[in-house]
Parts: sequence; C-alpha cells; structure tokens
Amino acid sequence: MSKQSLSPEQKAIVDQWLQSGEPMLVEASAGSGKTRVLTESVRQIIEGSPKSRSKILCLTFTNKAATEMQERLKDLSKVIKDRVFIGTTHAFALDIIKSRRHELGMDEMPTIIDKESDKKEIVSEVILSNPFLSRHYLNPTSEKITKHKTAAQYQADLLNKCISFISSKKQKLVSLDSDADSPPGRNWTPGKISLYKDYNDLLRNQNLIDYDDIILLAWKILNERPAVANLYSRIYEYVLVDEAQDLSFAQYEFIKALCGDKIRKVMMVGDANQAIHGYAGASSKFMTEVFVEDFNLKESQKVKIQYNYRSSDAVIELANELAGIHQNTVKSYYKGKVEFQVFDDEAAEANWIVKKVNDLIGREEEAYDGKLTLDKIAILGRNRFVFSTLIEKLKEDLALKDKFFLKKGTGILDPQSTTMKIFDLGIRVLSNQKAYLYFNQLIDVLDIPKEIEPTLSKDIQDLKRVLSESNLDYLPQEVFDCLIECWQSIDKDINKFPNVLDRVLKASQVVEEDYERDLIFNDVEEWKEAWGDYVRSVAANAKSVSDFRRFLAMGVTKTQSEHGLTLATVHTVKGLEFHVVFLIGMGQGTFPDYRAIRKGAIEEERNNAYVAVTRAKRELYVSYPMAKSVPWGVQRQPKSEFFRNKEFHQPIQVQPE
Ligand SMILES: Nc1ncnc2c1ncn2[C@@H]1O[C@H](COP(=O)(O)OP(=O)(O)OP(=O)(O)O)[C@@H](O)[C@H]1O
Repeated sequence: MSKQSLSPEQKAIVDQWLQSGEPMLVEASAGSGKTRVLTESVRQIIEGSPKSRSKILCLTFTNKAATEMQERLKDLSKVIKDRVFIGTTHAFALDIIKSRRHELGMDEMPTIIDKESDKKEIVSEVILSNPFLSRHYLNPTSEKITKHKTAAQYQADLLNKCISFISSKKQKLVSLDSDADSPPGRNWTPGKISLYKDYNDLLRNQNLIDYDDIILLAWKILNERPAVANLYSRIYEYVLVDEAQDLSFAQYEFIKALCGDKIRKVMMVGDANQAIHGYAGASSKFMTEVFVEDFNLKESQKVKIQYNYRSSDAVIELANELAGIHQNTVKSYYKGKVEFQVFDDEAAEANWIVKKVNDLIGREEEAYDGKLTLDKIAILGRNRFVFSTLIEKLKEDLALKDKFFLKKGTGILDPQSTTMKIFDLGIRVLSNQKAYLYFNQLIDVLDIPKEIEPTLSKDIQDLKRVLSESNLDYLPQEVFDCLIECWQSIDKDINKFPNVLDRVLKASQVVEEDYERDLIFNDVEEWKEAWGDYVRSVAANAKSVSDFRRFLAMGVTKTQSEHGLTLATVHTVKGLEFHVVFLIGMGQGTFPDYRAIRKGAIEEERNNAYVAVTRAKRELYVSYPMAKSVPWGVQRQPKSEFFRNKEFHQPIQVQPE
C-alpha cells in the first residue's frame, strides 16, 4: 500500500505531533483512522529525514495488528527494515532480553513456555516438592473436598489458583530474586512466598521463562540498568503505540521505563470503547489517565478525531448509542442499513442468513464499492459455539458449501498427530537441554518404561535411543528412523527445515492409520507456513533451532485459506472491516456472555459488541434465536440487554431450497 491521504483533522494531528516533538494522546472511535494517523506519521518521519539514523518504535497489541501496520507501509519496506520496529510489545521486550540477557546473569537465551499445561506441570512439581504446600495439596480437609466436590477437583482448582497468583504478581512486576527481596503489598503468606520463589527457581534451572516474564525481565533490565535504558532512548527517537486501550500495567511501565525522561516524541492512539482484554490485566486508564499524568500532557496534547471514515450513518448511529457516545456525528456519505431479526431457533436463524447471503451476493452498488462478493461479508458471533448450526446449513447450501471459513486467531503451533508431537518435543529438547520438562513429555508420548528413564540423557545420540525404547506400536520403524535423521539434520543446519518437513511427509505414507496420516499432513502444512514467516522475520545469519522455537512461542497465524465468506468471533476481527456484517446469537446470556459477572465484565462485553458493530461499513443485520441448544437440552433466551430498546422482527420462516 502506498501513501494514504489524510483528512484535514488527521493531518493537523500528525503536524502538531511532529512539529511540537511532545507526547500526544489520540483518542477516537472505531473507523476514525487512528491506525492511518499512526502509519502516516511514520511515513512522514522517514520521508522528512531520509538520512537520519534515529529509529522509530511502533508497538501494538497483536501480531495481526502489527502485520496490518507493516502492510500499510509496505512501499517503504526497505527503509522500515533498518529504521522501524513494528511489532507487539512482547516481541520488542524479547528483543531486549536477547541482546541484554547477560545483565540478568543469563548465559543462554531461555525457552518460552508456550502451553498452559506445561505451566501446570511445573507448578505441580513446585507444590509437591515443598513440604508445606504439598501437605495442603495432598491432604485437603473434608470441608475443602465438600466445597470443591472431589479431592481431584480441589487439586485442579488449587493449581489454577497458584498459576493465577504467580501471573498476577508478575504482571505487577514483582520479582523476588534475592532473599533480601521482601514482597511488596500485603497478603504474602510464607506459602505464597515459597510458591513464587520456587516456581521462578525451577524455571531458571531449566532455562525457561513464561510469557509474563518477557515484559517483567525486559522492564527489569531497563529499570535496574540506567545505562542500558539510556542507550535505547538514544536509539529510538519516536515511540508510537497503537490500540493503547489494551495496555496492561506491566506493558505500560515497560514503555515508560524505555522512554525515561529522554523520549518525548510519544504518540498513544486508542479507543476506550474497544478495550476487550481486561481479563488479561489490560485497562484503558493507562492511556487515558496514567500516561497523561506521567508525561504531563496538556489539554492541547489530547486530541480526538470526530469523523468516521469506515461506516454508514445507520451503523455509526447504532455504535454511538451502544457506547454512549453523544458527539454530533458528522454525516457520512452513505445512509446504510441496520436491521434486527428474531427467530424461533438457531436453525431458523441460520436458514435466513444463508438465504440472505445468497440474495446479496453479486449485487452491484456504489456502497459496495462495486460488486458485493463473499469476502466483503462477515458473520460475527461472541463465541465459536454460535456458529455450529450455521456451519451445518452452509455446508448444505449448493452455492456456499465450500466458500466460507471460520477465522482462526493467532495461536501456538500445537501438533495434533503423534508423529509431529514427537518431532516437536525432540526439537524442544535439542533447543534447550536443561529443560527436563520436555524430555519427560517425550518419554511419556513414546510410552517408555519408567525404569529406563534415568539411564537416558538429552543429546541427539540419546534421542536415538529414546525412540528405540518406544512402546508405541502404531508408528512404524521407518517413521522413527526418519525423525532421527530429521533431528540430526536440523541440529547441524536449521536451513534444512523445509526439506525435513518433506521427509516427514514422505515417511508418513507408511503409517497405516488414515487418521494419523491426515493429521500429519495438516501439521506439516502449519509448520511450513510458520517456517516461511520465520524466515521472513529474521536475519539470514541469526537463525537457530532455539530462536525458531521462540518465534513459534510468540504465536503464529494458523494456516487456512481465507477466501470467501468470513465467520469469526469478535476477538479475531479487531481492526478489520466488511461491507456487510451479520451479528448473530445476540441473546442475553450469549452476548453478553452469562459468565460476565466480575467488576467491569459487562462493560467489556459491551465493548465487544461495539467492536462487532463497528466492523460494518454499510449494512448490519443483528439477530438471535429465542431457543438455543445447550448440552443439557434447549434453553430459551431473551434479546441481548445491549439492544433492549430495539424492536426485533420475526421474518417469514425460510426453508432451505
Ligand atoms: N482520511 C481518510 N480518507 C479516506 N478513508 C480513510 C481516511 N482515514 C481512514 N480511512 C479509512 O477508514 C477505515 C478505518 O481506518 P483505520 O483502520 O485507520 O481506523 P481505526 O480508527 O484504526 O479503526 P479501528 O479503531 O476500528 O481499528 C479504513 O478503511 C481506512 O482506509
């Protein structure tokens, strides 16, 4: 994408920021062009000082948002590579750890724990090895068992509680590294102190870190080593933060430590009504209050954009009503359409949508920017379950059956076939031989007798022996031989990775179970895609097995063909837009979710609904079924409280053709 025009109000913001050299907060609603303001600011900095060596830091919340920014600045990609970091706050923090880890006494770069189940394994090891904690864990009182229904449920709940406790403390940037460290705040019982310290010690001994550590450790480096912080603030002259409403305390403090009192050219861009990550500790107050106070922003440095460049009048009106925005909306060029429908059940809702989509496609209007094609239409819901019946109906429709997809978010690569699980664990062992967590998992997957375990070590030769001791009988020897060759090959030269994947695929032909063969095929496709992304993101001479594993842990976009009609949950469409949006399953209990009971949860649900509504450029169809199926039968539901005062119409029931 090349240079994008800015409206006078957007241009005034960019000019003010660049000319003043002072921090700025741009708060504006969905579709007002916030991201455009940010990317065009980057463009102007580069074009205004082509020879300068000062760098620009562009931080955002998700990999997808970072890719969107890179896409918008694609024409400058050569310069961007040298001068601009565009990525998530976690990715930037990890870069700091990579180059400055010795400040923390780390000789080797750690592996990132990317699965919740791995964390659980470590926490349960911590509990069991601590006499005080294990006593409570293994011998719950009868009241505790009654409260949690069974002893096993009590243990599972306790494990989750411990994990949340550790994570909440890390998100508050608490580190208890030395014995002298006394925990800040109250409620630190001796048990909690041991849990926190022992967990961190166990990670350190295995050269592991968790996601919370990424920000915590990078913040520690900047906070405890002023010389390093100074260095970064000399390198980066500009800091721009998109989706700033999603910052957490730790992320905000990390950015603040980076800026210190040197970097003043900071721009935070966000929309408090789109804050939907509160469950992960995010809050828009870091942008609207804390940033304003810490950086001494005057009123003139807090700006808004009034116009909405994305949506029609009808959509904007509903969005404003939903979010309680009372601004005088400037009329957009398109009147647009919003309709509300109610149906007897999910099947009736799905039949109607399938028919409506068929009626709409192919229409040619200015509002659709030409012909309305399937990729300009999205069907959105609060969770994946609302799509079950619709997917069945779409599969039965001749015109749409293979022209839709359920959008996946970013996630970690989690192989589903046993073969690729073994392959993955072998890579994990090779990339971090201190992490017995992965070695033990390999032993488990391969069903190796426990008595052999102590005789095994973790280098490539022993991985060979590990496979030879396997009791898995449904994988033929050829597959094991191939895995050994693959590990050896990657261990010598990581660039062989794509050839290795082809070899696994070839060897999988001898696997008898169709199911395993299909899973291997899908897994290999995902790994190939991830390898391609890795190669594009890393310098040619910086590739290594452990670096690749860290890249995977930071999240990859799962392979899928994204052509045709989009079905998606709200969290996966942030920042995206479609000419026509169907917002389905808008019943009370589904959207808002019935579990939204914690403080602020309903407001966050409302923000989710706001994000969904504002994805629509021209037309929006909101619907819900009066009866929905749940695992224990059929449940009746009223309309969502978010559209309480809207009249929902019951269209004539359509039968599939
Ligand atoms: N000055 C402009 N002229 C024409 N179109 C614009 C202008 N600014 C933004 N747009 C368009 O409006 C739409 C929304 O822009 P953008 O994604 O930057 O908004 P946003 O405020 O970041 O939205 P969201 O908060 O929903 O992520 C995009 O299609 C963009 O190309």
